Amino acid sequence: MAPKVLVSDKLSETAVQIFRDRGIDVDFQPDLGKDKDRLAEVIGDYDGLAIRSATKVTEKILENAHKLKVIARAGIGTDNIDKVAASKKGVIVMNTPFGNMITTAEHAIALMFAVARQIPEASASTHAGKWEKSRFMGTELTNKVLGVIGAGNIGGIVCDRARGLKMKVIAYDPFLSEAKADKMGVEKVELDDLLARADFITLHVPLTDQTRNILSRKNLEKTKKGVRIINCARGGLVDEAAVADMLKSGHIAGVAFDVFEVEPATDSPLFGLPNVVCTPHLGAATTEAQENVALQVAEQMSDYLLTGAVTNALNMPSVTAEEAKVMGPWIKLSGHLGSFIGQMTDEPIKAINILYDGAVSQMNLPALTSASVAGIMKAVNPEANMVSAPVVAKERGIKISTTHQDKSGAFEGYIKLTVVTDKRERSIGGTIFSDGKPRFIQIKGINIDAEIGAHMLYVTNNDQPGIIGALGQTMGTNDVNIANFTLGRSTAGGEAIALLYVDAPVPQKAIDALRETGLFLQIKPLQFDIG
Ligand SMILES: NC(=O)c1ccc[n+]([C@@H]2O[C@H](COP(=O)([O-])OP(=O)(O)OC[C@H]3O[C@@H](n4cnc5c(N)ncnc54)[C@H](O)[C@@H]3O)[C@@H](O)[C@H]2O)c1
Ligand SMILES: O=C(O)[C@H](O)COP(=O)(O)O
Repeated sequence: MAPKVLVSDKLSETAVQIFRDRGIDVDFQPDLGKDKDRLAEVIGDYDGLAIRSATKVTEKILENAHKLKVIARAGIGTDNIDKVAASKKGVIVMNTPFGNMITTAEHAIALMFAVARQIPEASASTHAGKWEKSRFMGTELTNKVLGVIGAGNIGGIVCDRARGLKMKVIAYDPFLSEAKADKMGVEKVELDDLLARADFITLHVPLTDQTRNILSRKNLEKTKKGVRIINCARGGLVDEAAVADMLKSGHIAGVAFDVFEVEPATDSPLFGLPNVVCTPHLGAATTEAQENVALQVAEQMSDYLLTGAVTNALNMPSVTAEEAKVMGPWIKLSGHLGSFIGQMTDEPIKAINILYDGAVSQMNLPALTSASVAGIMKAVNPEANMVSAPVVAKERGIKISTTHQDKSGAFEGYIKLTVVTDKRERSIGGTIFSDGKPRFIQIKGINIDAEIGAHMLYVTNNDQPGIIGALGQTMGTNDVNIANFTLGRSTAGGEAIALLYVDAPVPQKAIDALRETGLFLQIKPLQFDIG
């Protein structure tokens, strides 16, 4: 059946056409996102949800999203999506980080000009038939200091355009390197320095716990008298009430805001004050940007739902369609290795280490690691997947580390997964044979060659004669049909293991009968999702 996608915000119909062309069943309901109760009622029917900023994807909505695999934001900011809840539920969250960046940077520059020359008020006054030439005295941008808070994609373009306007650009961004700042021709500064020196301040950070209220009353008081502030990023970054007070006192000369603490903003302490330029979250509102984000969102979602390719996900490593094809068997193997360990381990896991050797070490390792962790976590939560498992593992304080080397010798590549608990360390290795099928090749350091089946039985015993016969006979008398039987023993002597690939789940009576022989140290029936 074709995957089903809901578009619950005003997206260009280009997206709808792309979904249809790609064979996706699409419901275009651009006003549904505003009705959270209705959205919660219908979300259970969909594999994908395409949104802009009007749809709020809350934990409550996600509770009903039983089939949902992907939420894609046609735009940049994802603060309207509960990403932790989505990740825990295994839902990928994507955005389109480049589609509207130029348009938004241009809007910030437009707002900077507007507030420097009071263009909206001058225009309204002229429309009203007044000719107030002396009322609207402006300020020049050339040689003024522009303080950019957040020099990422949009902030970077703003820096570039402002340098073209002959402004002196200083930037505060803890993640901006000196080398990058030099390349951009901007001076990297601390926030207090920016506040003290800037004639204009423009914000280009996401809204997070760290950036919320970054322009607090206290920080606004550190700004230069006559400062002008532009916010094209997110409401909540600036204390609007403090700005209103400081506009009235004359400390702030003007502000230009595209975004507000509460949206839609129908009321604000800033409304009606002189030299306050407001636009209704229009940063991304150009034909070009809306075409870009609609096209990207539809392609990204279709790719994921149809091929497993992951692009621009915020909660999962990217996987291209080509990688998804080449890595498919290795992703399956990673899941099986994890599943083996998960089923064998009933005490809390402290650490997971994954060794990638040979050809596989050149692949997209974060994706493979997520698949192994998902395999482990499925033992406790069958809903765990590559998105949710790393989040849950982190929450449980499990340390995940990976190493890679290129000396696999007999195999083209192999993966060894080791898990550490308080009691023991457990490891399993696997590879992909030339037939494209995953195999277990090492358990506890003992070499084996086990085909992986949906139903298996793992036993260990002291290495002594008569065990294989007893195992085969017990299975036979309990109607267990063995498809494949693999043995291995420690070269140092002592322990031996057997992995049986059987036609159906091993019945309890067979396990009880094996126990009664007293020959086996460990007896563990296993299930694998061989899909
Ligand atoms: N008004 C609009 O319509 C509109 C359109 C697009 C984007 N946006 C907003 O603009 C924001 C920025 O978009 P972008 O594409 O440039 O994002 P980006 O991720 O490319 O850049 C954000 C920058 O902020 C920096 N940063 C993060 N935390 C910081 C902190 N505590 N202090 C200082 N810098 C910090 C990051 O290092 C990064 O360089 C988005 O998150 C979105 O909220 C608004
Ligand atoms: O983060 C973004 O991309 C912008 O805020 C645009 O939001 P919009 O798609 O709702 O216009």
